Amino acid sequence: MWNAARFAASSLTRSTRRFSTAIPGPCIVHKRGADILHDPWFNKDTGFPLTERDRLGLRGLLPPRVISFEQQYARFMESYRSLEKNTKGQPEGVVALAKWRILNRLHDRNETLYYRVLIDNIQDFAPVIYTPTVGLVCQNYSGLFRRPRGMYFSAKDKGEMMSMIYNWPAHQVDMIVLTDGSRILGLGDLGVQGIGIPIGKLDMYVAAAGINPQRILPVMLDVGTNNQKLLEDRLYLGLRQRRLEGEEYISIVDEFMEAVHTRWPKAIVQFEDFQMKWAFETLQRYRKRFCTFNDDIQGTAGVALAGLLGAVRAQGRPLADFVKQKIVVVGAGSAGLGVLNMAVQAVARMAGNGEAAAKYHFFLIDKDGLVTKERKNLDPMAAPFAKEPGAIDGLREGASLVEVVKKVKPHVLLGLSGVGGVFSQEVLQAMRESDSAKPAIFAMSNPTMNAECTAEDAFKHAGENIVFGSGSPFENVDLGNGKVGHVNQANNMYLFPGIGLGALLAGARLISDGMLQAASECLASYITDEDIRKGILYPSIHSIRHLTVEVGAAVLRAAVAEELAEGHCDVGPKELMNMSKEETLEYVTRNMWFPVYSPLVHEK
Ligand SMILES: NC(=O)c1ccc[n+]([C@@H]2O[C@H](COP(=O)([O-])OP(=O)(O)OC[C@H]3O[C@@H](n4cnc5c(N)ncnc54)[C@H](O)[C@@H]3O)[C@@H](O)[C@H]2O)c1
Ligand SMILES: O=C(O)C[C@H](O)C(=O)O
Ligand SMILES: [Mg+2]
Repeated sequence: MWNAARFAASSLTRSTRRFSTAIPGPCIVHKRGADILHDPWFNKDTGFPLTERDRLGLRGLLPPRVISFEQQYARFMESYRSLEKNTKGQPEGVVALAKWRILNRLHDRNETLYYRVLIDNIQDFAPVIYTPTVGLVCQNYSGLFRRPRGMYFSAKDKGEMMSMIYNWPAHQVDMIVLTDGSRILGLGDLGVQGIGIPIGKLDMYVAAAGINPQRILPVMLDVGTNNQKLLEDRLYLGLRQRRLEGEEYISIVDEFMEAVHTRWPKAIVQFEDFQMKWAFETLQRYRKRFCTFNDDIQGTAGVALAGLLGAVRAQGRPLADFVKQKIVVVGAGSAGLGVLNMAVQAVARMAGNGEAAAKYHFFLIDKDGLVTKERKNLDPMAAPFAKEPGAIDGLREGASLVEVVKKVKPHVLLGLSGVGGVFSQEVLQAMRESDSAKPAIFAMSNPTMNAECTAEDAFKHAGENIVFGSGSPFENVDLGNGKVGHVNQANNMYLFPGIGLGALLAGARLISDGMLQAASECLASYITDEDIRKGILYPSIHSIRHLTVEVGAAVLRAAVAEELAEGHCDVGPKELMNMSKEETLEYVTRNMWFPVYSPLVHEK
């Protein structure tokens, strides 16, 4: 449960250590002189003290005055704020890309300063380095490309991956985010340009989970693209061929997984933005052999379930009433089905043998309308949620969303369709007749233009008593008379960093359903009743680092309970097992990286 006193203590620690004078531990560097200035892991720009300049052969390579970390920080923020001022009134996309560029330049030059400004200004910067701007960056990647980041494994590298993996300069990698670019947010197949997503996700790992940026690895598996526009674009940087399929495809992913596992057996691999068929297939294939999870299926499910439980509390009902909630899920893809599967597990836990009941209350809609048993070529993953046609309020195969909402009067309408605006005025107005006194509307598709509806339209058409969540950020809505319609960001960023962190510090063999459930429950219980009453279902992004400690500890303890924890560095499984809850939280916090300039020590 959320502990306000601990939060106060941890934010105090954070502010006192903001520019603390305590001397951090040394950092070994194997280079000297200009090579250090050109390495963003070690570079301090004008911040190198004179003694260090002498030791590392930097004297004369920098202007003489030493500028402190605080001054560098202030100078960057000043430039950022003046860019904001100077671009006021320009088109949204232009401003967003200008902001991304200034942050990206700092990322390329000085990672310590970059991650410090990111952590301290996460509310302002997350929408720039992550969703929604990251979508625009991926769409324009070939034009924006200046320097490579991460690794690229292509279909042409078949047979070479085992040696290629050793080209990565870091000795140790803890966290890998991998995509094949086939379903980037709601933007479709962006081929190699999808690399922006692993980069953005790993930035959140550093900012929220304190994963050391020298131990992260964004990876693009380029197996071609079916995006005709990209195939014809002469500046496109990926393989100009159609996507590999079947055996050819899976053998590339197998080879990559083997290579990673050989070099870094304890690295965690997060699958991100794979098209549905491969998302499910790879999850089944690897989840028992490697420490891996699929964020779109499993991370999203945990965040959505926490929101669904919050929606029950917001109605003033006991949590056990979750089993009676009528939920319409729009989108039968990896995310929508992931949510339904986890919701069914939750109902089964709450109501004993509640699985059948849950399926009765859950309605699944895809691009062809309501999914029923009459559906031709019914996807086996969707089959458990297909309705008997006509059995419920006479609803037929392919019934439209508005028809379903009017007849079912759901407590919750949840969109993971990738289609902007499918929650039309008529659909939202139909939610006014919901059987819930406080209906919940989740427009979870990304980026902003793909959201099923805007926050403003949701409150305008569905009424002021709704609770609202969206995958991409929206401003709170002014409802007049001093009332505010609260907007929750229902995004998997609230869970994946803690899932990765907990699994890493446990040294987990694999990531089990129990660990994912612990993560979701931790997020759900983080919010106080007082906040829930105001329609707040998720914490503010300001507290994401604090939340992630809690989620990480919950995941770690679940791994220990299931005997999946093999230990991390010099902390063995027995020690993990003997840690109290408080000690686990302390252990997690202690192992989180925080950006400060460490004294650099040269070693040949
Ligand atoms: N907020 C989050 O944390 C989060 C997490 C994961 C995915 N998402 C978003 O969810 C969306 C879908 O992701 P996915 O991986 O499930 O994609 P997917 O391609 O696997 O599935 C999309 C589904 O939407 C259905 N669909 C398409 N048009 C529709 C329409 N007009 N009406 C109803 N259904 C329609 C398709 O039939 C398909 O079942 C994306 O926009 C993604 O950005 C958000
Ligand atoms: O990337 C995000 O913002 C969430 C999610 O993983 C998505 O694919 O939309
Ligand atoms: Mg994703």
